[in-house]
Amino acid sequence: MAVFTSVSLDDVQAWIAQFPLGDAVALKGIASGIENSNFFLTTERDGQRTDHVLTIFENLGFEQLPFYLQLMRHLASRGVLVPAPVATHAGELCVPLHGKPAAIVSKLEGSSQMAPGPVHCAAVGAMLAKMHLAGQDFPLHQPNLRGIAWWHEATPAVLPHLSELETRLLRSEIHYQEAFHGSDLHKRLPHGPVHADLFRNNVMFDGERLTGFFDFYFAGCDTWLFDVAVTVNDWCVDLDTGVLDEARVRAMLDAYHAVRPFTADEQAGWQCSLRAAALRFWLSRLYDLHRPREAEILTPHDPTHFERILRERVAHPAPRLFA
Ligand SMILES: Nc1ncnc2c1ncn2[C@@H]1O[C@H](COP(=O)(O)OP(=O)(O)O)[C@@H](O)[C@H]1O
Ligand SMILES: N[C@@H](CCOP(=O)(O)O)C(=O)O
Repeated sequence: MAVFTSVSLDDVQAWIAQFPLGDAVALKGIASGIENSNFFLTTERDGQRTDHVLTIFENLGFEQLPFYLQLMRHLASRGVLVPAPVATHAGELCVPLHGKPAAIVSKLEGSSQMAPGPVHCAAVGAMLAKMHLAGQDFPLHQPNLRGIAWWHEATPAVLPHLSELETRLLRSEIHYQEAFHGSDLHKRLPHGPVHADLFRNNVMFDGERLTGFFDFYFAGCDTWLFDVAVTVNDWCVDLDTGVLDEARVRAMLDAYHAVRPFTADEQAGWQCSLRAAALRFWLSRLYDLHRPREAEILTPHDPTHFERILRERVAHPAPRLFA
């Protein structure tokens, strides 16, 4: 990644005065992530140092940010482990920095578990179900901005770069997903605010203790099942083959089901949702690869990983959601 916008400690000194955080004493760019510019920010007030994360939003506008930041605040207030946004003295969660929207959120303890076992998957599944339930009374609405409407926009942009085999897969999957998204079954699936990008690198663990979900900047309203599918497709796969690991899948789905039982409709839409979740990231990775943006450091994610996962989900029946 990526620090797309350079910021110095000097820049932050004056800016931080609008937050009830005291002085900025350290600032360090974070060299991972692909959407925003992120920094670890340490502040000091009354001799006490506190760590935060400062995010400058590169692609999201002021009008979109209340959804994400208020959602994090809503979830945090209901005991879901997510970073809490810090409000300014004026009560704003998002204010300009170098002309772009910026926010400060609490820093989660721990680090990402990039080689998860069933115990980690169970913790993620249970917290995901808790998050879906806690989001039910969230009053703001925003569609999933990387949902089917975006797939229709992105497809013509990437098609000229694809081989014949890839083109055939992309066209046929879009066609299949149009039918699924237009079906009565899809309308009956429980929905609400979803994270929509709950990959291994967006969850913190301290050993086996989950300390939080973060990076809510792809969140939107979609089916809860889509969120589960995104999560399973990342946490429960063999990274070389895209094949699902039965022990991790079972641990995640059983833990989720124990908190928020899946419905029969969700069972019926499960394989379609796993395919949708694979398509979503294949397409966005193709889009990012072929239409790169400027950044100080930028390593695009490999699209072929999700092409492989999509082919796997098309070829093999999905594991049962529940017994
Ligand atoms: N609230 C947080 N607490 C701790 N670390 C964080 C937090 N938010 C972001 N980070 C760190 O910053 C990195 C990049 O953040 P991320 O949100 O994934 O970036 P992007 O939005 O650009 O994809 C993460 O991998 C993590 O190490
Ligand atoms: N998880 C997505 C890309 C989004 O990047 P993130 O660092 O914000 O999670 C992918 O792997 O394609």
